[in-house]
Amino acid sequence: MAVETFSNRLAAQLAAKRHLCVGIDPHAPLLADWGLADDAAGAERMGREVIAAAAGVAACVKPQIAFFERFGSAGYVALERVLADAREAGVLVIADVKRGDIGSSFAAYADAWLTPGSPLEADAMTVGAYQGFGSLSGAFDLVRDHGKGLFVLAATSNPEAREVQRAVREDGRMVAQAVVDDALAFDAPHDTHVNSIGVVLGATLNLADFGIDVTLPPAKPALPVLAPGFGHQGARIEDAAHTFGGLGWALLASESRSVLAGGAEGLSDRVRVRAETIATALTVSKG
Ligand SMILES: O=C(O)c1cc(=O)[nH]c(=O)n1[C@@H]1O[C@H](COP(=O)(O)O)[C@@H](O)[C@H]1O
Repeated sequence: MAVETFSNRLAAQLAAKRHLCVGIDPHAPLLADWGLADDAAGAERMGREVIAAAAGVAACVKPQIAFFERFGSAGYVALERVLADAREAGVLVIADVKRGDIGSSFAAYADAWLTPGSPLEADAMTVGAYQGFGSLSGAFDLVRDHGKGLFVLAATSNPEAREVQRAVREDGRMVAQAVVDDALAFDAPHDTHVNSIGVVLGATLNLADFGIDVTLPPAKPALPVLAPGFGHQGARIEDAAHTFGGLGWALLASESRSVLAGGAEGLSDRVRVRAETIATALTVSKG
C-alpha cells in the first residue's frame, strides 16, 4: 500500500478532478455575516463548518493563521480544533503561515507545523524563500521522511510584490522564476506524480512577466501550484487554464472570501459549485 504522504494524497485529489482549495479566513465582517462573534469561538465555528463542507468536495483547505493569531492563545486553541477536525475528516490542510527565517529558526517553524503529532500538524505549509531557498532546508527531512509538503511564495497575487519578485538575480533569472526552478529541482523519493514542494502563483498575474513559461508541458512529477487571487481579488476561475497553461495540471485554485461570504447556510452549495467550475475549466484544457 502506498505511504500516505502529502504528495500522494494530493495526487489522489487531482485524479478525482478536485482542484479547489477553500481558504479559512475568519475576517471580522465575515464572522458578522455568519452571525458569529468576532472571537476565537467564532473563528473555530467557521473553520469547522468549512471542514465539513470541504470534505470529499474540495482538494484541500487553507487556514490563514493571521485570523486565528489575532485572538492570542485562544485563537491557537481554536485552530488546533479545526486542524483536528480536518485530520479526522481526511481533508488535506495547507497551513497558510508564510514562514521564513535563518535555517535554525525556520527549522523550529517547520517542527511546529509539520511534525507528526504536533498540535498544529498540517500536511503542508506556505513559506517564503527570501532568505534563500537553502534556508528552508530544516523542513526537507520532514518532507522526505514524513511525507509533508511546502508551498514557496514565487509570484504572489498582490501588486506590491512585483518589484521584489521580478527583480533580476546575478544569474539573470527573475526571483520568481528561480523559486519555481528550485521547487522543481527538489526531489523526494515518494514524489511519483506530484512534487512535495510546490509554489504559490497569484491567479491575478500574467506569469510571463515573472519569467515563468506556462506554455511548457507539465513537469513530471507535476509541480503543485497554490493559486490565490480567484474570486474576491478579481481572477476568474474560467480563465485558470489560460493563466496557468502547463502549470494547471496540479493547480489548487484558492478562494476564501468569495466562498465564505453569505453565511454558514449555503456554504456546502457554494463549495460544490466552485469545485465543479474549476474542475470543468481545467478538464477542458487538459482535453
Ligand atoms: O499564500 C497565500 O495563500 C496567498 C498568496 C498570495 O499571493 N495571495 C494571497 O491572497 N494569499 C492568501 O490567500 C487568501 C486569499 O483570500 P481571498 O482573496 O479572500 O480569496 C488570503 O489568505 C491570503 O493571505
